[in-house]
Amino acid sequence: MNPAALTQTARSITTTEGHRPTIVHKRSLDILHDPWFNKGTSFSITERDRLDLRGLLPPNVMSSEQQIERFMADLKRLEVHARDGPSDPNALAKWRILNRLHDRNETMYYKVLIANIEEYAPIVYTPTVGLVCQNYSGLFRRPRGMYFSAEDRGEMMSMVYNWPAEQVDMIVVTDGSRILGLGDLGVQGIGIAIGKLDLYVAAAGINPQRVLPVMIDVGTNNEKLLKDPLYLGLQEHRLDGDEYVAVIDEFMEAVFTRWPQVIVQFEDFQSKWAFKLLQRYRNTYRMFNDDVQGTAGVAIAGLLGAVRAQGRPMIDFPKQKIVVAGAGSAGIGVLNAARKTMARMLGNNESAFKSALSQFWVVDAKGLITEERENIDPEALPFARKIKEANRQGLREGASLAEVVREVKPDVLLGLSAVGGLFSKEVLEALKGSTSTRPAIFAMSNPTKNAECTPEEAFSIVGDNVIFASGSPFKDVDLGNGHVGHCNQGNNMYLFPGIGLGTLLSGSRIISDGMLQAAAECLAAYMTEDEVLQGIIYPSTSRIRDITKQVAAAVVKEAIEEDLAEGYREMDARELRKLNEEEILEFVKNNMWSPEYPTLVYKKD
Ligand SMILES: NC(=O)c1ccc[n+]([C@@H]2O[C@H](COP(=O)([O-])OP(=O)(O)OC[C@H]3O[C@@H](n4cnc5c(N)ncnc54)[C@H](O)[C@@H]3O)[C@@H](O)[C@H]2O)c1
Ligand SMILES: O=C(O)C[C@H](O)C(=O)O
Ligand SMILES: [Mg+2]
Repeated sequence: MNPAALTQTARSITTTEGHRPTIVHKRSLDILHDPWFNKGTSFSITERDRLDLRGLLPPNVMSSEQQIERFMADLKRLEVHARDGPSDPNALAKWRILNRLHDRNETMYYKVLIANIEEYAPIVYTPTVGLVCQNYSGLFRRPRGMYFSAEDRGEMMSMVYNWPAEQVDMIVVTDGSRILGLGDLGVQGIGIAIGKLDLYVAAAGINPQRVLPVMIDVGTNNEKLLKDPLYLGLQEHRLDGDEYVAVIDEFMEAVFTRWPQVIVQFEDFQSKWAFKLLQRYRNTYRMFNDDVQGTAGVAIAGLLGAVRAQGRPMIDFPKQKIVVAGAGSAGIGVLNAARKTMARMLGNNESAFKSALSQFWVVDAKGLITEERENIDPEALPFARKIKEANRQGLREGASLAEVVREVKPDVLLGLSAVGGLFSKEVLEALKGSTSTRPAIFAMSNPTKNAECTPEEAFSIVGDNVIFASGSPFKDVDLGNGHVGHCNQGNNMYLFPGIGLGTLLSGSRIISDGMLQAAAECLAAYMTEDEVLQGIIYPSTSRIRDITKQVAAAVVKEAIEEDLAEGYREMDARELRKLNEEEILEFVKNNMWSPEYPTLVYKKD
């Protein structure tokens, strides 16, 4: 590298949006009502003069620490007053308080969230966000994000300019058709897009001025909502077929026309459309489907962790027998990724890819999927068991989950079924026959009440030695004698923020399989040998900002290696290629937004 290039690199990788004043074009109440710039009681006296704020605020100027203290006292009061510990109404009340803060002061909101992510991720994200979506009509105060509806056909290209931000880095879009395991929540699904973007800001340091939650309201098939006088969305049945695709096409064209650099994350689309839309757009647009691809990566990292937890090398993964309950967007995403990972370990050829199939048994609402299944979903077809093979194992088309577990004696039982309690006593008893020294249970469905089993059930029925992971957080279990049953949170939150940030900073035009694989491998490698042997296969959420940084760096590195990286701002493709691993990490770190108040200066438009 020549010296000039070195200086350029150094300058680029240390660029932050930090300490220069921010020019604002408004004053007075307008600024207090603007969450991007509002500092509430933290406006200094000179700023109050400059911005015509005198008299509009109590006279005492507070430091941001004092503000947070006051806010936290309010938030904690709820807990002190609650008789029975955290309960649903309590969680909703916390969400309300946090949401009000989000509305009036974004900087402070994200400061609170980042500093207390372990405590408040379960409020702004799963499980409470599910409750929020279910109750959205009642909770709605101020709008957040954009709504495109079936009524807006032909208008989206101009509507997109109604959004005030010149630059948008990250969009999370849903059509509300399968929100967590709660089904079709129609327009109320906007809550999930908002929750995911909260993590983009808190974990990945995406600038909150450049995120956009989007709801595409094409109607709902939820009969209760169709009749509810308070429902905020279109009270028509969902569009389907070509009409539906035309709406999504128009939306994609509109947002990529206005913001060609944006990344679009598809979230909680029913399986029927999740795969089709992913195939339709993934080679043209910078997009991915979190439920299919993000979940797959997180599951792979956990599955590899479970192999290591048995004291075996990762390369033994292709020997694992895996029973998957649920063959929707998430289940199939995991199966495809696990199959590919096994095939790679077995020699990465056609026969390895074929033989890997023998490690999976897939059970859906109709039981074990075999080649005898009528009208089989094409996505599930490769995983249908040969009937002769199934019979030889004492199984048949439609065999129950308990039967399958009893006969197969799997190493891993993984649930993405959205059916709470599916891993019943009978199923867990059957898993006691597992040939593994340390069976793993992934109860990945969300929110909490949809988890296939609780950790208490897993540890008490199958044994103290099991590996347990769930999609929504549970508390560790006291196993007595000073032993702890560790509850891992196996949630795509560990990957999607890093996939988005890495894609943004690499400037890649698409999100390749290799970039997703690199993200998963990075997460898998994050856990130490000691941790996995203790049954800790995913990190705690308190480390999410660090993990996300590492995942993003792995994604950038892979994009460079695949020659997809086109650069970001002053870090062009050539400069990017010159960075070593450490410098990539530094580049990522320096481009992560942190919630600090900038000094504001008024300038007329
Ligand atoms: N932990 C995570 O990161 C994560 C990520 C994505 C999705 N999820 C959760 O996974 C769940 C499923 O999501 P999806 O998009 O795949 O949904 P989906 O509706 O597309 O699929 C559900 C699948 O479960 C099957 N199923 C239903 N009842 C069953 C039963 N009794 N036994 C076995 N299988 C049964 C269905 O036939 C279907 O194949 C949701 O609860 C979602 O919240 C979790
Ligand atoms: O939203 C989550 O918590 C994970 C996942 O995307 C889901 O749909 O359940
Ligand atoms: Mg989801």
